[in-house]
Amino acid sequence: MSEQAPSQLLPPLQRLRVAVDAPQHSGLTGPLDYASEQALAPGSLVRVPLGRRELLGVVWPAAREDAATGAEFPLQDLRPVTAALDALPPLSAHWCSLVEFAALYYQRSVGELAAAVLPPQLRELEPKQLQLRLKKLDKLALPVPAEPAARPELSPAQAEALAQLDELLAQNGTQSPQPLLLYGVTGSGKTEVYLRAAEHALAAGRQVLVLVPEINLTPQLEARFAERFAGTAMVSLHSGLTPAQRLRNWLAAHFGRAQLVLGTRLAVFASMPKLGLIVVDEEHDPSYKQQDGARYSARDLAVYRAHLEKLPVILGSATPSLESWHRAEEGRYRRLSMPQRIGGGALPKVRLFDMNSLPRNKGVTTALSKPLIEALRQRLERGEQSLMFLNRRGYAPVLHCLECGWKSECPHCSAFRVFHKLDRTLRCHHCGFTERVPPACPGCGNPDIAPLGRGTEKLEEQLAEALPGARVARIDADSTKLKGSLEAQLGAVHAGEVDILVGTQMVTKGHDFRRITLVAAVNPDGALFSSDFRAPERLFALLMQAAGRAGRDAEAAARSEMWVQTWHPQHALYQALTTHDFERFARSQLEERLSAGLPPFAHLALLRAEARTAEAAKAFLQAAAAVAAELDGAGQVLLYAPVPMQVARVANIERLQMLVESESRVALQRLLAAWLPALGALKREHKGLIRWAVDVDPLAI
Ligand SMILES: Nc1ncnc2c1ncn2[C@@H]1O[C@H](COP(=O)(O)OP(=O)(O)OP(=O)(O)O)[C@@H](O)[C@H]1O
Ligand SMILES: [Zn+2]
Repeated sequence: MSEQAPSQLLPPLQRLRVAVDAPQHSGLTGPLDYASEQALAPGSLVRVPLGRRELLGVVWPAAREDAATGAEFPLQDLRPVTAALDALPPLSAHWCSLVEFAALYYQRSVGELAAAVLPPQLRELEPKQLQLRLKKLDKLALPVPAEPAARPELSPAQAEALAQLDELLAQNGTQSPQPLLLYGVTGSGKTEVYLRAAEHALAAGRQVLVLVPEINLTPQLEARFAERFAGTAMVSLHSGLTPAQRLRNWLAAHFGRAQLVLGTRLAVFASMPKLGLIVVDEEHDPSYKQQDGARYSARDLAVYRAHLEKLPVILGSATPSLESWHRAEEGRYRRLSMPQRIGGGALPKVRLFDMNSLPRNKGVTTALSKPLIEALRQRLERGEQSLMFLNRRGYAPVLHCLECGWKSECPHCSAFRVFHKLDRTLRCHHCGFTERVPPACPGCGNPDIAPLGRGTEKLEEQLAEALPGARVARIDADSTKLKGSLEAQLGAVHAGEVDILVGTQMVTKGHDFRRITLVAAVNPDGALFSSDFRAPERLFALLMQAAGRAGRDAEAAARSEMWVQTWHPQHALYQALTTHDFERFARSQLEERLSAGLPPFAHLALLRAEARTAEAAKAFLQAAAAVAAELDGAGQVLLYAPVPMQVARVANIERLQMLVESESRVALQRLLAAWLPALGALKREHKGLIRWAVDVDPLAI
């Protein structure tokens, strides 16, 4: 609704609400009012002045009636919109609703979130520059219609999953369908279901959004989509693109020219006017959670978006998150099971190797047990591949002095610096601080300083020693720094140029290796005793995924094995692993969560504080707790005492956190909404505090 402008000869002014990225501490959270001579539809992109700057903003739909409205400035006092980017069609009402929901839920301002999820270049472009970009987009060649790619005949389970999906696709837009949880063991052909589902949605003239945890880790998946949809306009959206590529791809989706968008978590906010289907691959993967700024869960937002736009969403995994599993148990999600591998091959036989049975020499056990070496040798002789999984890069996690006990601590963090033998450095994996390895112990001058423990570099070296002639390769964050090197290294594995692959969790995710018949987890015990209640869930998923890389070729499945070297072979987690029994594991974890009052039976948020001293951070959190206690009159929310984070100090900053818990999501949300605005003011009283942040539904505790 527009008010009448004072009688002038100019066109009447209109009042516009514009979502703009106002800094949080200014206390401005909702959209701001501006004046415009031009009537602009909600969702239109504009440039507006804020203070001395000019920013990108989105014309926001009218406020809901219940939203608090502050005193309104008279129209003639409002600052005018500087420019409208009217070459772009407005963002949809659905898009605005999604952003508004996410902002409310994750406790950010609408303008901040909108700015954060739009392509960065859009923020900088003048309308003229934008028009040039759009012209280029016009010239973008449409893919040549290709011969339909060869498709395999579906397995009965795949056909059943697809039939259920078709039923939902047929109702597109009429009612919100139940989310589908595609629970299929590794190698059951989930990707083929995504491909067919996408085909069907595209055939109905709709756009398809496929979310993946980390595009760069699974070039194979992108290749499979590209191959199948050779005649379809497909774009990717992820943070590895250049700003220009990201804008171009985003625009292609926004104009409906890209029919298929394959992207990482940020793509959940892609503007897709004809969206008809969302796929979330490996829905349990922690990388769907954004870890800074607006800490949203793309998986959860995908479910919300599908609900909002009344379209089907498929959440796929061999090891669903316990949240999703629980919802399926409750009947809120529809579960589709694919319990068999394609071709009927068995899952690898899991062997727990008891490390206690190894002879100890001087308290140091050999890293690789003899039977494991033997199993590796067998694979070598048969020309099969093995994968050694160790989630720790570098040569050794610590360097120490046998004389005085000196250890390679990071001077800036509460962590050890990792010894990297290849370039003889000590590197902190938290702050990046790197130094040459000292020639002698900095503590006592003893020249004998020795590595303690083992990382992937050392494992690679030990394997080469134990199995001369074997072609050993290593894939981890260090070996894949150069662009294209991961693809090249994976290519070598697929081509059979590698006998033994050593790697971190990078190699366990989603790869369709055809020749691996042995996977070994060398030292996974660490996570068993973590203080984070999600550690067992993550470890189990990781080991199941790792096991899933073996025996993917039905012919070799019977002789494929997963070895776990452990000091705790009786642990319930490993026992469930030996039978590939995700359901049993999930049941026991959910029982524990229920009795401990943890998610999904309770709702959590974390308030984090960072300061030069632990005292300053703690004082802030305690003061914040006092405010919260006052706000939460009904006592529905539980506040825990502030505790240091797992790595308490990083780059000389002390980090503490305080857990906030409630059985009621609504009560927690209500408290956060009232509490956080007060924290801005509180921060000003706590001079030592560097920053604070809230994480709703935190993943790592
Ligand atoms: N119906 C089918 N007929 C023949 N081969 C198939 C069929 N469906 C899938 N495949 C093949 O089976 C292999 C495993 O499928 P896919 O990679 O989709 O499994 P997945 O369930 O996604 O596994 P993971 O969870 O381990 O990623 C692939 O090589 C794929 O090409
Ligand atoms: Zn450090």
